[in-house]
Amino acid sequence: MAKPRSAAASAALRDGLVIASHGRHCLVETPEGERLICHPRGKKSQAVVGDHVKWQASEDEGTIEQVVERKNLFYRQDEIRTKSFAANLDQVLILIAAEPEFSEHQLARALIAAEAERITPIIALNKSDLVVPFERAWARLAPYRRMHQGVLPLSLTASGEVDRATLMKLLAGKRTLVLGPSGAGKSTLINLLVPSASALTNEISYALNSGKHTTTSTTWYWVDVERTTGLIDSPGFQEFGLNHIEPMQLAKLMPDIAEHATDCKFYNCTHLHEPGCGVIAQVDSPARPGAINATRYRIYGELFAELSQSRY
Ligand SMILES: Nc1nc2c(ncn2[C@@H]2O[C@H](COP(=O)(O)OP(=O)(O)OP(=O)(O)O)[C@@H](O)[C@H]2O)c(=O)[nH]1
Ligand SMILES: [Zn+2]
Repeated sequence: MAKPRSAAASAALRDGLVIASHGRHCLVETPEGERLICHPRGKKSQAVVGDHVKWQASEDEGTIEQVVERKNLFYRQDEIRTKSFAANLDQVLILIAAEPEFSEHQLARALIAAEAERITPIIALNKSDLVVPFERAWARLAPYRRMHQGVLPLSLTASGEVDRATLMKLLAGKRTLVLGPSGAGKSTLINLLVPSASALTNEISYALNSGKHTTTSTTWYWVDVERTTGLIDSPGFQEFGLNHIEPMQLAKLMPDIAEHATDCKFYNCTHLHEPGCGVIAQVDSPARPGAINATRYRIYGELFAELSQSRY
């Protein structure tokens, strides 16, 4: 006999993990590893990949009743909209390559966004087999090699097995979002770590789009059968809007600038023109060597101007 609806409703709140989303609906995985499509109950239960949710069965699909409080939410924001990448992350792996040439601006922006949400960034430079362009890129990354955990050199197609072992050590037991510009080798990396990835992506996009094959924006993969290591593939490294960040917050979010931002005469120093500024004193130039790379300082100034402008 069917249970009365209200009793069934209160009894049936179950745990789930959002592993893909499309529009307003998402694919939720149960602790047992089953997957089903869920729809949000209302605006408040709108979930993103990586969210833990409480859901309830309804026919063959489900309804998300609640999004469990997030540890963090990695997102970008421009004048027009906010776009969430994923929630509850441990790390962001930013994959760039010797070729095509990467944009240092985009890299700096992604690092700032990660820092703002207290997510550990890992920078990897792929295609070390392309010797000359790799050397050039490696040199450009000098200030980044001194920050965070440094820069990890990779050659995903030439030394895949070695790289897989190195990456596995960094990723094991963690939830890592992979970001990178087009052509850097993001698909190569995902396929190396999750051999079934493309089949899975097809399956997921098919399920979420009621039979139509379209690209799903963000997708979660388990690297291991025990489901302890999560890898999240997301597009959108280009156009990394930081409108959610206050200009006065910026220095704190750039470790090489932050290190000297406490040595300023004025407590509200913008580090752009003030006398007695500890940051300006450290900017490297041919005339006067310093600890802060000149390009990094220029990026700081440009971002400060951009974020100040979008506010007024
Ligand atoms: N030489 C060299 N080529 C590589 C390496 N890793 C990937 N590639 C090549 O770089 C190209 C781009 O790799 P993908 O994995 O498709 O890059 P992606 O970042 O997913 O690019 P999109 O699909 O455009 O987003 C492919 O032709 C790969 O074979 C590497 O270590 N060395
Ligand atoms: Zn200052």
